[in-house]
Amino acid sequence: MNNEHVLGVKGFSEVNRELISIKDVSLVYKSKDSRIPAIENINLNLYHGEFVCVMGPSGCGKSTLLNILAGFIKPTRGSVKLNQTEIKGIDWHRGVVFQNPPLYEWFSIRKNIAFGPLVRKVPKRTVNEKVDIYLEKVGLQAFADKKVYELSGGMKQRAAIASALINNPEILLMDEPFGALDALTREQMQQLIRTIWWNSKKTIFFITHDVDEALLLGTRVIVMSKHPGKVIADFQTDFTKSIIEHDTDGVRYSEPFHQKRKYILQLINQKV
Ligand SMILES: Nc1ncnc2c1ncn2[C@@H]1O[C@H](COP(=O)(O)OP(=O)(O)OP(=O)(O)O)[C@@H](O)[C@H]1O
Repeated sequence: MNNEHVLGVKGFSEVNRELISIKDVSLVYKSKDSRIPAIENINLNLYHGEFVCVMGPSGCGKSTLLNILAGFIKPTRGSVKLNQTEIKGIDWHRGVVFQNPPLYEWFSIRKNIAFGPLVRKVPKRTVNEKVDIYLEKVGLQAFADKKVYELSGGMKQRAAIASALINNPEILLMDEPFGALDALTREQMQQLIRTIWWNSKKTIFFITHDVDEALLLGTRVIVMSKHPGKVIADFQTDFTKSIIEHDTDGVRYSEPFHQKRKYILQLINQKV
């Protein structure tokens, strides 16, 4: 594995504080007549405040790894811990955002965002205050009372991000969240998630098929091999911080960006 550095995010007060530890994790999907090894021997530590982008060829096991972190499925072998405690199932410590947000179409955005905390019996007044805060964070104040079916794809994704963040999760797990959006909306959503990440210092685990997206957002990029997925590269990158600091994404036209882009594509296409 090409492992340039796995040291957490510089410039954060919580540098190198481990959040998630993935140790010797493999998963085999088993049925009566088949056995599909999806991921093999994954070892990773994820640190507080990192924006981790995960790439790899289709079917290499990216979603499988995310589903294990979410607690939707259990690994066949190995252990996954959050703050040193084994992940045993779904809970509010991990917020998940999918490509197709699982929102209640006939509820208003406000009701959708409030749903999780209300189920957890957070007092109604606190929930209402929080919903307003998160509506503002994702730029949906003016649409709070619209029904989900009245929204565009980008707006739905904004609502899904707010629904995940309102539970104050330790980590946001995002599975190709912007994959179905048009190019312009996608760019706006990238800006939004970068700003949210920067302001909240949340840890984000983000699957994407788009090399530019990985480099423009991530502080760390992990590349997986073709099925069964193993980690074949893991490196830090600071283009996203440069974009925040200079308030322009001009860095995407730089030589270092071009080089990293080429390198990742070669890895995914198995030419390195
Ligand atoms: N529930 C399941 N039962 C059986 N096999 C599965 C199941 N889910 C995924 N697989 C298989 O496991 C492998 C990894 O799938 P996974 O969806 O994790 O890959 P991925 O990298 O996220 O793919 P993509 O980039 O196309 O979304 C694939 O071969 C897939 O067919």
